[in-house]
Order: sequence, then C-alpha cells, then structure tokens
Amino acid sequence: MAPIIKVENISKTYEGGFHALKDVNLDIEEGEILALLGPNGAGKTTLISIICGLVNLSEGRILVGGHDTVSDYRKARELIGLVPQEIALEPFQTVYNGLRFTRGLFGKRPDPEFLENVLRRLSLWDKKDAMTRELSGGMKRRVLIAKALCHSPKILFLDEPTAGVDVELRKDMWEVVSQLKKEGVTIILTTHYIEEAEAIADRVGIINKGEILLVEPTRSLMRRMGHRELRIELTEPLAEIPAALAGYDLEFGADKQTLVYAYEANGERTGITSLITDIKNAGLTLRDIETKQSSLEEIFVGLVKEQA
Ligand SMILES: Nc1ncnc2c1ncn2[C@@H]1O[C@H](COP(=O)(O)OP(=O)(O)OP(=O)(O)O)[C@@H](O)[C@H]1O
Repeated sequence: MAPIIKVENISKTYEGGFHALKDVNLDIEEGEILALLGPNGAGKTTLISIICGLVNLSEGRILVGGHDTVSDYRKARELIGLVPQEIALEPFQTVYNGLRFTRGLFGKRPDPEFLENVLRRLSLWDKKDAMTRELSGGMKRRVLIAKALCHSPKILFLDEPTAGVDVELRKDMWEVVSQLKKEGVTIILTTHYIEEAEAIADRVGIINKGEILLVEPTRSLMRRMGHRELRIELTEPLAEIPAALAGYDLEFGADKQTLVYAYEANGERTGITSLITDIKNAGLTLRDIETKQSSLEEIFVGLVKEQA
C-alpha cells in the first residue's frame, strides 16, 4: 500500500540562511503511530509545519494521500488535523463554537452529534459553553485536540501534546491516541518524553540538526540497540571482585553485594551461562538475579552524541 504521507528530499532554509531541514525523506504508513524524537531545535516542528502547509518548503515534494501539499494544498490539508505546540485559542469563544467554526472552515456540514462525540471523548462536554479563557492549561490542550479532530481528519499531528501536562491528562491523551489508532487514524507526534514514544509509537523517527538519523519500528530499535544489564545479588558482600571473574568486566552495583554485568542483548553469545558457572566455581552464592534493558532515552542520547 502506498504510504499516506510521502516526504521526498525536503530541505528548508529559513530567511536568514538557517538550514532547518536537510534532504529529509520519510514515508508514513496509513494507520501507524510515528513518534518524532529529537532535541530542541532539531527541526521537528518545521517538518510538521511543512507537511501541514504552514511553512513553505525550500526544496523537495510532499504527498499527503497522494495530493501534493503545494499544488493540491486544499485536498492535502483536508486530510490533516494538527494539534499545535503553542496554545492558540480565541479567548472569548465558547468551546463548542470554536469547534463548530473550525469544522465549517474545512467546508464540512454541521454535525452536532459528531461534535458532541468529540467533546465527550476528551471529557470536555460539560465545558462546552465555557469560554476558552476560563479553562485551565490542561483543558485548553484538550480543546486543541478537539479542534484538530472536528473535521474527521485521517491524519493527526500532535506537536508535543503532553509537554507540561499532568500525569493524568497525559494518560488520557494516550488513551485518546490509541482509540484513534483503532479507528484507523494515522498519528504523528513529536515528543521529548521518550517513555511516551516507547509506550505508544509503532515506529520512532530520530531527528537531529535537521536530518533524520533513523526511522525504525520501536520494538526492533529497542532490540537492536538496547544494551542489557544483568544484576546479580550475592548472599554476602565482597571485598573486591574475584580475580577468577576478571574477564567479565564486572562492576559493583549500589553495594558490594551486587555485581553488574553489561551485555548486548542481540549478541550471539551473551556470556551469561559461563558467568553464572564461574561465579559458582568462585564459591559465591546467588541470592537474586535481575536484568535491565536500556531505555529508548539511552539509545537516543547515544545516537545524537555519535552524530555530534
Ligand atoms: N521562522 C524561523 N526563522 C528562522 N529560524 C527558525 C524559524 N523557525 C524555526 N527556526 C529554527 O529552526 C530550527 C528548528 O526549529 P524547530 O522548531 O523545527 O525545532 P524542534 O525540533 O521542533 O524544536 P523543539 O523541540 O524545541 O520544539 C531551530 O534552530 C529554530 O531556531
């Protein structure tokens, strides 16, 4: 199946000569959740804004649902809902009217039942007559999502949807996102919260200094680049690591009773079996064993450092 979004050789130079994006290529499949990760200033918002037609591209071409975002702007834009990073709402407009108005702007027929549905799923129904200026920051974010959904887009962009929101709202947002995915909506989100990408994204794209470093299924990225640690707790503390175990590069954990062994999860031989045998042969007794997988955060920091 053709990707729902095709980004081909996009470059962006802002006035003043800053190269915010450099030859970016990206295919986004229909129905997936793609998380774009990158440090501040990496170019995530620029990329999203170009796909949504809010910022002009300098070079390249983007197709959304087969429509060129420049020559066929309207058709491309119709398919997209955007939740911007900055809260931009009419302060004296009621929540409900804001949605109605936005839906109208997209040339959609009024549909009170549909709007009620959107408001209910974001727990905003009881706030429908409130003016947006009366709402808390978290509520305003919910309104932004509702507005982005009110013309039934097939693609939803969320630019840092959970920046600065509390844990409960973040969970609610994840819930809404996974529900939308079930309905077949393609979701692209940018985030600084790596655990967010790890928890909900099918694929992760890492972007740094205007370049896409990689785009990979979240799971395989974790598997391919993840390091693991084996933490071995002994029954007695040691004075030092026994010479017989010198070949394993062991380190002490929080105390001298815990040995930490780092290994590559995808390596052919992890060395765990022989380590355990050698520990036993050294006369030591195990109390407990625990493994720890490195997080996407550690992978990300490693990659970005490599590029620096
Ligand atoms: N209108 C503009 N004119 C000039 N430079 C700009 C403009 N907009 C963004 N930039 C620069 O382009 C770079 C990429 O910005 P962008 O907002 O796309 O990054 P980002 O990855 O979304 O960052 P953040 O995580 O901080 O939101 C930054 O260095 C920024 O200063």
